[in-house]
Amino acid sequence: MIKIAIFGVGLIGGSLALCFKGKPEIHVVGHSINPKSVEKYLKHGVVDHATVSLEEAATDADFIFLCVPVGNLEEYLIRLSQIKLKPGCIITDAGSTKASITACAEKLSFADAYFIGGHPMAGSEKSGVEAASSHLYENAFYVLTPMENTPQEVYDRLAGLLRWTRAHIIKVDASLHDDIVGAISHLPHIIAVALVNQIARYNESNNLYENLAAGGFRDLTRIASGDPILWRDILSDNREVLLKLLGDWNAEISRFIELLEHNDGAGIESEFRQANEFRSGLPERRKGVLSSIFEIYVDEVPDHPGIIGQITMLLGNNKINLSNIHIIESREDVPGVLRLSFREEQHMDRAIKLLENENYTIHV
Ligand SMILES: NC(=O)C1=CN([C@@H]2O[C@H](COP(=O)(O)OP(=O)(O)OC[C@H]3O[C@@H](n4cnc5c(N)ncnc54)[C@H](O)[C@@H]3O)[C@@H](O)[C@H]2O)C=CC1
Ligand SMILES: O=C(O)C(=O)Cc1ccc(O)cc1
Repeated sequence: MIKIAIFGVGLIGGSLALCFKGKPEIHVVGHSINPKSVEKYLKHGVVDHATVSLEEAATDADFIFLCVPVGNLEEYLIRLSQIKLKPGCIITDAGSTKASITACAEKLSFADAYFIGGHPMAGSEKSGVEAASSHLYENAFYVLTPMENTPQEVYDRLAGLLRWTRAHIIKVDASLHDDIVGAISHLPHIIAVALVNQIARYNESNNLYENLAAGGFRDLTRIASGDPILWRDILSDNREVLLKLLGDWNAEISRFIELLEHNDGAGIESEFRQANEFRSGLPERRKGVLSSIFEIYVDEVPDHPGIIGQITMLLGNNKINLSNIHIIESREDVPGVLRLSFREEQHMDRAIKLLENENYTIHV
């Protein structure tokens, strides 16, 4: 039997647990310091066993996944270095930054155990075990940051186990990881939050901002709803990289200020052309670090009780996962528009076919 211990069974740890649970010869144990969380892990059926005891979870484990906020990773690693682990045990983490935790592990001594940093590059703005899914990592990148002295056999053993996630495992240097992920994930989160807060301030004097900021603005800023503690830890851990990136961001924004000051139409056009060209070259069907949302609009939904139930049941019966549902306008006298959101493009495609068969008019 392979014992996998997961510390912090939230969105990320819970999704890993669901990938492993029920697979041949695998036993999944969840750990939290909070007895209520332990009960919740069991209630949601994501683990085979759960415990508040770190020692009980870690002892005899073949793999230990640390899936707590970045600011708590180091204390767990230190505690694990102080107890007797199973020889050959592999400790890994799921933190969104990799340089500091790898440096910390390099300094500690683990007897016969090993540490390999990890970052599954898929997730969402949601948190908690309630949001966990066994499909979260499918077709996403899963970065591993082994150290120079990590034996190949140890790396292969972890990569082998992670095949259950159906992610693409790639090896990246820890500080290169932080530079790149800082640019493609952490910086966009800062920009989204700053943008939302800027508009919220305007809204204080006129709530028409809020009322008109539907659709595009909402989608562009989805990631501003990420968990504040989680993001406090990520940004503060990667602050050196982010200060450099924000300097570059200031330069980008200053260029736009100049273009507008000089009313430089050709310059603005050129900025849009360049962005368009790079963006069209991005891989389309792979999951990226920022999760995609696929949305359709169902027109002329009559306002009679049960219609939403009928639509969600039709999709549910066909194993189509909805990530969100929103009624845009529904008054007794006017048919409404329903916005359905999906995390998987193929789920959206299948939903369109099914709803069109039922004579609904769909806009993508
Ligand atoms: N949210 C996302 O989309 C992604 C997050 N990550 C990383 O994964 C890790 C976990 O994030 P999520 O699962 O999203 O968060 P979450 O909030 O869903 O889960 C965190 C888990 O850690 C536990 N926890 C919280 N504070 C703790 C503390 N002080 N001591 C011990 N346990 C504590 C919580 O009870 C919960 O089980 C973080 O390090 C994050 O940077 C990595 C990829 C994607
Ligand atoms: O909501 C989204 O799209 C995200 O950005 C999720 C996310 C959060 C943290 C990560 O380290 C990786 C992915």
